Amino acid sequence: MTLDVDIKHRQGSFTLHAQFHSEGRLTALFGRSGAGKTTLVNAIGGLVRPSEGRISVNGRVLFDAGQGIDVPIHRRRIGYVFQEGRLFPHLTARQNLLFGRWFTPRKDRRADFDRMVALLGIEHLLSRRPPTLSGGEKQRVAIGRALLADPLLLLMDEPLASLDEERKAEIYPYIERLRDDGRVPIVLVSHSVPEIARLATSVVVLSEGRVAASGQAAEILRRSDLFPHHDIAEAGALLETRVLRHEDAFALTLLETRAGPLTVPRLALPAGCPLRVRIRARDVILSLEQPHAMSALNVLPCRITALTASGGPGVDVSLDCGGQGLMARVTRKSVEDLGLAPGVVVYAIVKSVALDRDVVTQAPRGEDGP
Ligand SMILES: Nc1ncnc2c1ncn2[C@@H]1O[C@H](COP(=O)(O)OP(=O)(O)OP(=O)(O)O)[C@@H](O)[C@H]1O
Repeated sequence: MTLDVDIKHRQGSFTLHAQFHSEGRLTALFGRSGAGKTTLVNAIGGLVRPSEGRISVNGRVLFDAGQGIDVPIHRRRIGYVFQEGRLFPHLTARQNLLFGRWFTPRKDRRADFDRMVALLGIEHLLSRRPPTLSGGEKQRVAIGRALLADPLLLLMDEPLASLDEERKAEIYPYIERLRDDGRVPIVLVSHSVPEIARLATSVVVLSEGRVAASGQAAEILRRSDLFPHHDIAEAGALLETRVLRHEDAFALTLLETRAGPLTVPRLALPAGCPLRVRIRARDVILSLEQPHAMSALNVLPCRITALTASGGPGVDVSLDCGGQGLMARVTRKSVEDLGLAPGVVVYAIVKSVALDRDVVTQAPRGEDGP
């Protein structure tokens, strides 16, 4: 899918001037509160009318101020999932799901009810009413309702924000399935770096109404300069990997990466399974010599490509490990003491336990390992 946005919109003292092109199956809109994410999503959905510009999805123009095109909301064929599900409380889950269909012309109805229900794992909920469902179950029904209207694009505005970590973890696999199913491209608003690292194929970073950066998830996530201060610790590299083999005696799994083998806690996945691993810059230690007699299992030889001062005591060290980018966050003092500079060969040390289920996730289809 392609999503092209180039719009200006003023509301009160705030101006949104967003310009980007995305080809991702799941494009995440990231930015701090008030950056303009909801305004942008509303403009794509037709709830907000920009003062200037153009929006098109797969070449289909939804809005073009210059040409006087402004496709009405119900003809845009865009699904919307809000933070709170907004289901009809007096209807059953099945009736809520079918409600989505009524607005789609008969000739455009392609989504298969049973298939969607199975994909979202909500078969057993169909006769229940929303007040009896958990937050996560409601959101799955809300996603199903949006998809059964056969949208050409699904907008999700922080759909998991009101859920606790456990409920979120329950829904991620369903969003991953939708993403990899590839039938409907998704635009997801998210505040959470781990969520983006898990789900996104592309990321657009908004800052004060402007696009600070946009591109492939891996490329954006290693740029700590793009993240608000409290999120910097989450910045790091996304590695495309594959399960190599298991070491059952130690409850460990070996992954194959371009940077070399990585050991992680045992995964219940078969050999060959493609994965994404996020290695946070704060979980990487650098050594000038190859360490031995040490408990950390992951030691990756690499070359420093750049040093970026991050303000305060920290410095981000960009590394090239056999063609795989990696990041380490060290102190300015370590940079001086160790003589770290571009071109210097170092060993990156990553503790296996830092690579837990939060950072080892299913790779989007198409990202097929190293
Ligand atoms: N109807 C409105 N009139 C005037 N200003 C508005 C209106 N709606 C939103 N704003 C302002 O526009 C800016 C962007 O708001 P928006 O809701 O798009 O941000 P956001 O990135 O989605 O924030 P959050 O993450 O908190 O939801 C904010 O400064 C907000 O106060």
